[in-house]
Amino acid sequence: MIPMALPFVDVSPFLTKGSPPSDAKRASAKALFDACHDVGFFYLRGHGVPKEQCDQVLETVHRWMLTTPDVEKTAIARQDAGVGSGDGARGYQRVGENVTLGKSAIDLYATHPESPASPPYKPLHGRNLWPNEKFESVFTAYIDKVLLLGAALMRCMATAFDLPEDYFDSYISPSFWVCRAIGYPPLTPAAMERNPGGVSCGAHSDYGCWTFLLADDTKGALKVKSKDGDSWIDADPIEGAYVVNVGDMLMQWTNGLFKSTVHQGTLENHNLADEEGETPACDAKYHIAHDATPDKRVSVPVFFEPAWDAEISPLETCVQKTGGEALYGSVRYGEYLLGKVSTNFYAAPRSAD
Ligand SMILES: O=C(O)CCC(=O)C(=O)O
Ligand SMILES: [Fe+2]
Repeated sequence: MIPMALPFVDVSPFLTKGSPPSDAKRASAKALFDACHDVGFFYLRGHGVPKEQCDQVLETVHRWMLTTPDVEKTAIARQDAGVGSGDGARGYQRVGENVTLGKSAIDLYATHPESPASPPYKPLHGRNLWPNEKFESVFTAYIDKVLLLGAALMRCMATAFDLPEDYFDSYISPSFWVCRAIGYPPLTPAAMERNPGGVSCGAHSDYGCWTFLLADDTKGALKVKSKDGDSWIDADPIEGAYVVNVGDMLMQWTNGLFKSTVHQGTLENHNLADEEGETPACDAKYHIAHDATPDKRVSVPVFFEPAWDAEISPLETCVQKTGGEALYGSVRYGEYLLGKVSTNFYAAPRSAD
């Protein structure tokens, strides 16, 4: 079968809040609907985030992953909620520590509206564990830009459903975003042996709304399952575009009209055809590192999500378009996220070595 390519969506007509309706907006909204309905993944163009800023983010992660001594990494390690500054989610995880096995990452989250000024913290109620001030300022400025972009995409989505452009404002203000600074080490035969479970859990869907993926220019690292389930589509990076995908929460919100699509990291000599079948029960963020280059690959997904307190139930217009029956109940986003995060980690951190 000829491999398909991901579609494109140009969000530029929606970047300026309050701008009047236009043919360009309608065209973008239609492209978004088709991409989310048919594939669940697309290249997002016209996003307005400067290339220099994206490069700086990737370079910051790359340098930190490669050059930081272990002791400094351990100083910002994720800890269970109530232990030290831990909230069970934020912080650095080494290769092998969480169910993702094949990567190391710093996990960052929006500040919970009821986060206390100091520990102990309840799950997800803590403060981000930043490696240093420079890292914090680079990431904070970048995430702020992606949040504006996420809001623009929600306006585009509202238009796609003939809703007022500001329809989603109260649901996403403020977004309880997640950001992950990922370093994929080369997958050596020794690493394969250490993490045999990794291969079978490679495929996953994201649990939230929109994922904005920024990645370095490594090719062949991310594959997206096609709608018929028979083939995998390359999601290689394209300069000037984000790879964006629909998560499970957005699929619920649209009563299944938008598809949350399975994707995975690829592995040399790993036959993707063997992966056919059920999506693994764990929908944690799992990736297998590729060993195409001796260097690490870095990627930085920002997960744009509803507000912690937002009540999400299938949109009435989507219910009407899908046979009149709501396929999902109502969930409070924060509760939903707590359930997801609690399954993302082993009870106690495991050593990678
Ligand atoms: O690093 C990548 O290419 C994809 C990241 C991803 O799928 C995730 O973190 O959910
Ligand atoms: Fe993902």
